[in-house]
Amino acid sequence: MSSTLRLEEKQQAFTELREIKTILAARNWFPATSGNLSIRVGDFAPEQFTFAITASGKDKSVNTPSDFLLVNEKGQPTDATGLKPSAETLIHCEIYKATGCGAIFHVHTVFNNLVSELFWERKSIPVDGVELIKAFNIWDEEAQIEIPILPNYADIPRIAELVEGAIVPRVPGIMLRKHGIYAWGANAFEAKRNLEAFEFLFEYVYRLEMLKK
Ligand SMILES: CSC[C@@H](O)[C@@H](O)C(=O)COP(=O)(O)O
Ligand SMILES: [Zn+2]
Repeated sequence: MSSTLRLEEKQQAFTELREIKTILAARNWFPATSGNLSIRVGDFAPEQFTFAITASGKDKSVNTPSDFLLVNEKGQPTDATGLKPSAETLIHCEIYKATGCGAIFHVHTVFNNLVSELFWERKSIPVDGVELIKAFNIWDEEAQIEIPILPNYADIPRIAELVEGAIVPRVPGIMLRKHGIYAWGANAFEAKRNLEAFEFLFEYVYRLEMLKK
């Protein structure tokens, strides 16, 4: 990749990340500095790729000149900006490697935390016949999906090594128990759409479970 192309792509990725961050922050999907966002930049091979990601520990409802940086497939910064990538960068690395997707968005919400605990013993969240499953490009009549839940270890590499084995065909997301959802897509538009679909489904599933009680 030429350096000019990379600069343009980097700026485009940072601009897109800023727009998504602003929209999701307005929904209060980044409470207390939580959450992280990334968009892949340039060519992709599972053993070599680059992505733009949010810097760690930032108030994601505020825009500053140092909100994003580029990292490689190992999660190491590619430029000497001094910025620290998200503490959860390795999870993004593993999702890119396993799926070849173009963008990954992670948020903590009350509903995603509630359903992750409600269905922890099952290790997945079942969703049955809800129209919004079509947002994932699953068009089956009365489609049934299971959204996988992984344990939330403090040691991020320990979570990262479980990612590939947990990914389910057609379901573009992984939940971490009592932590939050990672949603991805071929690009930022699809990752945002998938994230919104997950959050709708989590609230639906939670409320339905409560109605059954
Ligand atoms: C402050 S609680 C959230 C963090 O522990 C983490 O889960 C998170 O999502 C944000 O971490 P970050 O390093 O800013 O990307
Ligand atoms: Zn998190």
